[in-house]
Amino acid sequence: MEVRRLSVNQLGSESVALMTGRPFDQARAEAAVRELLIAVGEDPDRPGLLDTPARVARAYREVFAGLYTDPDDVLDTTFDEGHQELVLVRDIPLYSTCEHHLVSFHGVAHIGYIPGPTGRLTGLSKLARLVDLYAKRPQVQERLTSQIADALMSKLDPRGVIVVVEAEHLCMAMRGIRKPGASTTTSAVRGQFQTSSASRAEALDLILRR
Ligand SMILES: Nc1nc2c(ncn2[C@@H]2O[C@H](COP(=O)(O)OP(=O)(O)OP(=O)(O)O)[C@@H](O)[C@H]2O)c(=O)[nH]1
Ligand SMILES: [Zn+2]
Repeated sequence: MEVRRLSVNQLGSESVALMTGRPFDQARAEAAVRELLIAVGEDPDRPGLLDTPARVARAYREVFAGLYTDPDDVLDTTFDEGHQELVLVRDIPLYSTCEHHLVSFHGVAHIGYIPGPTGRLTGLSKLARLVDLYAKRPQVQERLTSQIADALMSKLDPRGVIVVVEAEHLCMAMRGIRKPGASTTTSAVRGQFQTSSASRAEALDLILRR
């Protein structure tokens, strides 16, 4: 079995955001949170809130860590196993952030792919890492779903990819329309899952089986 490992990506202090080339700015984030507390009518100097700007800034860094991670680095481990049939990982938990309200949406992702002619596989954990990478960005659920599918298509060159995301949006539950429990399902199908209704039905049956 051939294992290719090109590089290991860790979010380090030198990391810069892929889209802007800027590192995380802790001081700026702290100042912004302090301003927000003032704007909503709070006193940021009361004891309970004194450490909050620093804490929230650190939490934002963690929640948006995917802005600093290259998907190519996540999918750098591949195996030429010759496996030609469906590989499916179900119920990968995800926490993401709705880019409209900056509150959480959370749920599960299911990822299936049919390897290409060489049977190139990636590690199962890499599928979950890929979900994390794209989830830890300001997102909309549809884009999150497509980005996972497109990254797998371009890196593994498989016959097909199917990604299904089921999530609850807190922006719909705790505010606005206030419909807790409403669940949103999005899918992205590529390659054989797009062209063959039998392949798609088989995968969806396995994905949605409870
Ligand atoms: N398609 C899609 N819509 C989303 C997602 N996350 C949040 N939204 C929606 O984004 C929309 C933003 O609508 P706006 O009218 O600009 O914002 P708003 O006044 O806060 O809207 P309400 O949430 O309806 O109160 C809302 O309908 C949200 O439900 C997502 O992942 N995908
Ligand atoms: Zn929202």
